[in-house]
Amino acid sequence: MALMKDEVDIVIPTIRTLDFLESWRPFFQPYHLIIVQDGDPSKTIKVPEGFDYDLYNRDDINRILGPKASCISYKESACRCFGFLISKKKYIFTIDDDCFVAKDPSGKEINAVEQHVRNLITPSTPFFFNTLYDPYREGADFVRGYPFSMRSGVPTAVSHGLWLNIPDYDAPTQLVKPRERSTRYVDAVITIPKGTLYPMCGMNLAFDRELIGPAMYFGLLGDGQPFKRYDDMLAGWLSKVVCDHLGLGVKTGLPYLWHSKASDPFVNLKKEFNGLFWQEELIPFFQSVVLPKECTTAQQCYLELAKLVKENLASIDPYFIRLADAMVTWIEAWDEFNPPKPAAAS
Ligand SMILES: O=c1ccn([C@@H]2O[C@H](COP(=O)(O)OP(=O)(O)O[C@H]3O[C@@H](CO)[C@H](O)[C@H]3O)[C@@H](O)[C@H]2O)c(=O)[nH]1
Ligand SMILES: [Mn+2]
Repeated sequence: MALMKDEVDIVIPTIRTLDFLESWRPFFQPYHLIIVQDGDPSKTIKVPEGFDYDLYNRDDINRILGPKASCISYKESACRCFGFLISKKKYIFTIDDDCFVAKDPSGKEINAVEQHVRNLITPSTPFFFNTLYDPYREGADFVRGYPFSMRSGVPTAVSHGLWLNIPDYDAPTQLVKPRERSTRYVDAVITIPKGTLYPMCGMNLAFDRELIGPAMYFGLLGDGQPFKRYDDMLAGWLSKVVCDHLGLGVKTGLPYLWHSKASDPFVNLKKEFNGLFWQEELIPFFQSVVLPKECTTAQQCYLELAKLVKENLASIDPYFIRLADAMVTWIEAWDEFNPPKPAAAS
């Protein structure tokens, strides 16, 4: 049974091959795929038979967005956010092309789409921590002392899944621990408390487009930019600030998938180099941001954040002025392709 099959698009950035889809066929076949082909658009990427998909390469992105295509990264997994923008569905699940179906401790294959949808359609508890983890899961509840006034929770905007086998380590950690593998299956889903940022990894991620889509921009990184492999981190910091301001929840934990390919740590070190230093200034900055109460939509919050980025981060590097402009272009593109729905007749 494919949960919410007409409400979910599965977005896959790829600069390699899509053979991994065979592993997901039982779970993905009922859903629509949006494949964003990065790199050389003249290269043909084969999609295995039997999947319902749209595939967009760089030529398509340029044709569809016109000048606004300047905000979509090139040669970076951030290109995936083009799929977020042109989707028409309520939910997005995005996954990397080197991620496969994992098994839970009982040996059962994990349907990551289903778990993400369950995470997204049940509330979050960012304002008061439930020590028995997600109270809305089968076999759990609010523990004694949990305020009754808070037990309805808040809408969940983001569901952040995890990975067995190759963990998402940064290059320095990968270099000193080349053989370390993620083997611990933790059967938990946890709401990330309000006021706390987190390192959002893009390889196993789902979100509610209608609640937080405009804030899930993966930035202008990659080719031609001094900032690389921090696309998902940037989107995580900014979207969490917006979620906290709008009273939306972010969950992390299940589902797991099996991450198979370790990217080259030396290549990663070069790509991540600036980010390793900049993150130590960016994180405290985003942690300190307080958005004005007049910002009541994800778009308004995001445009305010673009202003703050431009005003406060150029001292780190002039690149942040370009990033701030790209953030504005992203919102313009988002609004062009996702015009506000007319208010229901009263
Ligand atoms: O230039 C590129 C590079 C990669 N892709 C596609 O993006 C994903 C992730 O690539 P990869 O598996 O090589 O990256 P990892 O180091 O394993 O993953 C982490 O880094 C993030 C990339 O910034 C990623 O989201 C993290 O999980 C694959 O599908 C590549 O095909 C690309 O499109 N363009
Ligand atoms: Mn990978």
